[in-house]
Order: sequence, then structure tokens, then C-alpha cells
Amino acid sequence: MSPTVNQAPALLCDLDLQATLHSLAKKAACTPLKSRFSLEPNRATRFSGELGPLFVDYAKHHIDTGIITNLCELARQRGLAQQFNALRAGAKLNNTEGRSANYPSLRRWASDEASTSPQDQTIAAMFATMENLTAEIHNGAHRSSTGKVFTDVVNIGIGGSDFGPRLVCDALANQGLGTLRPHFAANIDPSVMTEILATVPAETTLFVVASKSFGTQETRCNAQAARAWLQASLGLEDVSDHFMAVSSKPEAAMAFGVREQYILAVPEWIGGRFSVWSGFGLTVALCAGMNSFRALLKGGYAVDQHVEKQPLESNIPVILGMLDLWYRNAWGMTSQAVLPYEHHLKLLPIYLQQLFMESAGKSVKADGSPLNNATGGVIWGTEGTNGQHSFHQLLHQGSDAIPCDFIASLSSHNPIGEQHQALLANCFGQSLTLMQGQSAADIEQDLIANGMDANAAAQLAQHKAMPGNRPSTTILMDKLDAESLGALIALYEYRLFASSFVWGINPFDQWGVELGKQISQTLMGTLGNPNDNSLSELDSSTTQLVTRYRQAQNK
Ligand SMILES: O=P(O)(O)OC[C@H]1O[C@H](O)[C@H](O)[C@@H](O)[C@@H]1O
Repeated sequence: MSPTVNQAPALLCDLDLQATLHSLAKKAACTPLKSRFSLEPNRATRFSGELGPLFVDYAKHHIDTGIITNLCELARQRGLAQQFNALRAGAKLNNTEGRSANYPSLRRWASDEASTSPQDQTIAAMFATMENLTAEIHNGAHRSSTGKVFTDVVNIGIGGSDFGPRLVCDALANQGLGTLRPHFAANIDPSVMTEILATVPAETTLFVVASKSFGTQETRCNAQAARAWLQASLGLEDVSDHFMAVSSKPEAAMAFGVREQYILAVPEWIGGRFSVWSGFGLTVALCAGMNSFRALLKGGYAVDQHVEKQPLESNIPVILGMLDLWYRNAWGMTSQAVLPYEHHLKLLPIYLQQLFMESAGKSVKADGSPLNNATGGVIWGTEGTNGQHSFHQLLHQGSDAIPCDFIASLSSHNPIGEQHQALLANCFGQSLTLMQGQSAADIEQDLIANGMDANAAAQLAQHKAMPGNRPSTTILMDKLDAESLGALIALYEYRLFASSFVWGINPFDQWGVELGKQISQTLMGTLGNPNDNSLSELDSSTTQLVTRYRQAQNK
């Protein structure tokens, strides 16, 4: 290894995150990414590692050994290891709601590690109910109101009660894991439910109403619509055989009309966007099998083990979390692209949008004091190669550098000729191009060599030049399955925790979504009631919108 890369800057000795990171970044920016590879022949092995069923390569980042040491030292100074211990011990890290966040305990259930703590017994009871409900549907013990075996499951839920099971069911689709067809209704837009109901058979469709609070407007409306449709289609008043519920408020589910034995109760401390590991995975168990659900947890458990046992410097989720913080706070980067080169991970970007943006979209520390640094940025992306014919232009030549995550499986469940090889060639080619770029001088020379006039070549070369030097991570798995998916989700979860804990924010609450809900409830009355005079209290823009809606109803 070259001594220039190995020279670690002095360890961080103060806690002013912004200032210390800036001085580190200033120094790091002097070495272009591609020259880091020539300076350090072992760079790829040094900055990569196995994480359960995943292989993570983070060598194409603006880092060297010294920077990693410094970032980990910062994490240490901010008490990251203690925070992880507290998380595992069930401390109430979600301080604004007085709840713990012990997600590893859910995944431990799928391991051989036995525990008799009261919390683990509650978890075991939840999964036993889940297993029974699933078995009764699969073996036909629980049938529809007309005595038929169920063929379709509609998960009615939104946010954390939708994204997780939707992602997992889509990821495992077409792997021959189950016979029940999954459908997902989240949005309150009536087109969603209408279109699902047009495709499912009333006699053999089971609705899983998934809502932690059982008070969410979208979910209640969609569940009511489903019930009315079943009653009308089957000519029956009692259609309760077609409903199951997953909730932390079983009494509210019962009041809605779900029978007690079909309610899967989930402990209150499990937050929506972390709930795929819990009873909220019921639709996964129904449609892909309980074994797949267990394998998902096992994949997550492998990451728990890694995070618990590895020192910070070789702790992959911690390093990725610190890189998020590095780019956000020291390089001023505002967004992060998630680019799955695997069709069945196409929902990962929207899953991660909720996980990261609802968790780290905060402007105060956990103790309520103001932050003097930026926190979570924007997460976005789509499946490769579609993005290459669209926003990759901005990734390559736009004025903002955006770190990218490339995620791929090494073999396909659906091979056709060399298509999967071509997919991977595109994936690896994109991260290489983002890093390497191409100078205007090289392009100009090529153009002239191909006969272009020197002036025209000089001008065109400016448009074609690629700045390069753009960082990315590549995450590989042998084949997409429940276990690798579980590891992938847990990796992102810990990565989020690492940056959040170092920032000092509470990543487990989401107060920012509440006011909008209240206002839309008020507007619901205003929109529907022409005699409602509260319009005078609204701004002129909102008044205009409400008036247009009212006029449209009278046309
Ligand atoms: O599961 P529910 O109680 O219906 O909540 C569904 C979703 O709505 C809330 O507004 C939160 O923003 C999400 O974190 C939550 O997952």
C-alpha cells in the first residue's frame, strides 16, 4: 500500500462534527477516486466484505484507511456502540413515544438462540399465532364464507403496513413458493381498490387489514369498501370469514368487525417502517410460506450477528452509515440513489424512502435541542437498466454528485440466453463509468482521430466530457431469496441507525406526518359541505382549490 494513502490524519479529538468532517473531506478531495485504485493495489479487498449472504464492495468511495479510522472514531465518540447495546437491551430509544426499538429480538426468534425473557415470549406468541393463521389457510381449515379454499390475499395497509410485505412478496414472486396470489391496497384513491376488486374472485379472497393503530383513514376506508363489495358480491351480511387483521390495537380491529381469532396482535413498540420482521409479515407468510418468512428473519439475524461482533472499522453497516454521514455533512451531497439491477427488487427504493426519510428527516436531536448539521437526504431510484435511459444522464454529468448503491444478484431465477450477463455488465459498467469518467482532452483526441475538424472537436468534447469521481457502493448476492433479502433490509436498517445515532436524532418517531393528517380531516368536511363557512379562514390559494372541487361536483 502506498504511504500516501495510508497516512491517517490526526484522530478526531473534538465533537464538532461539521468542522472536523469538512477538514477531512478537503484533504480527501485532493485524491481522485480512480487514482486511489492505482495508489492502493489491495483497495478492493481492503474496502469490501461478506455480510451474511451479501457481498458489499465500498471501494469506490472517497475514503482511505485513515478516513475510515476517523469516521469510526467519530462514531465511537458519539457512543455508537453503546447505542447499539442499548437497542439490543430494549432501552426506550424512541424517547418521544417511550418505546424500545429492539428489532434484533424479532430476528433472533428465527435463530437457535433460545430466550425466555418476557419480551421474547410475547414475540414467540405472536409468531405462533401467525404460523397457525397461515397453516389454517393453507390446509383449508379456515375457508371462505361459501366454504371455498382461499386463492387470493389482499393486504390492506399503508406506509409501514404496506411497503414491507409488498417488497418481500414482489421479491419472492415467481419462485414457486406459494399458491395464494398477493395484492396490495394502500392509497385512498378509489381507483386502487376498484382495480383490485375487478381482478379477484369474491368467493375466495381473503383481506388482511394491516394497521398498527387501526385508525388510519386510508386503511379503514379501503377495508370498508372491501367488506361492502364482498357483501354485495356474495349476497351475505356476515363476511367476517374473509377478514384477518394485524394490529397493535386488537380491540379496534374487533370493533371494526374482525373476529378475535383472526386478529394477529403486534406489540406496540414495533414501529411501522420496521415492522416487516413482525406479524405485519402475515401476507408474506400466507403468500410465500412461513418458511420464507423465517428465512427472511434468518438473513436479518446474520446481519445482527455481524453488527454485534465486528469492530466498527470492519462493521459494514456502520461503515456505510458513516459514509452516508460523510457525504451529507462533509461533501454537501443531498441525495442518494438506490439502483437495483434485479427486477424483483424494483420496490426497494420506495421501501427505503420510507425507512430513511421518515426516520432521518429530522431537524432536532433526540433531546429536542437544535442540530447544527444536516441530517437525512433524499433517497430515490429505480430498477436498472431502465434508469440508464433516463436519469443516469444527471448521475454522470449533472452538477450534483449523487452517491449510488448498485444492488444485483449473480444469477437470475429467469435466465434467457445471455440477458442476465448483460444486466450485470450494465451494472458494473455504470459504477465504473461514474468513477472513471472521461476527460475532454481524451474525447477531443478521439474525435480528431476520427476525422473531425479540430474546432468542432474541441467544442463537442466539452459536452461529452464526463467528470467521473462519483462514488458508489455495490451489493451482490448469489441469488435473490428470502434470506438475502432479509440481510439486505437489515443492512439498510443498521446503516440508518448508525448515521442517526451519530447525528443524535431519534430515528424511530415521525411526528412530521401528523399535522397534515389533521388538516386533511378538516378539509374533508370543508370540501364536502358547501355551507361550511370555514373557507374564510383559509389562504386564497387553498380556498381557490376547494372552490374548484365544489364547482366540479355540480357539473
Ligand atoms: O399501521 P398504521 O397505524 O395504519 O400506520 C400506517 C403508517 O401511517 C403513519 O402515518 C406513519 O407515517 C407510518 O409510519 C405508518 O406506517
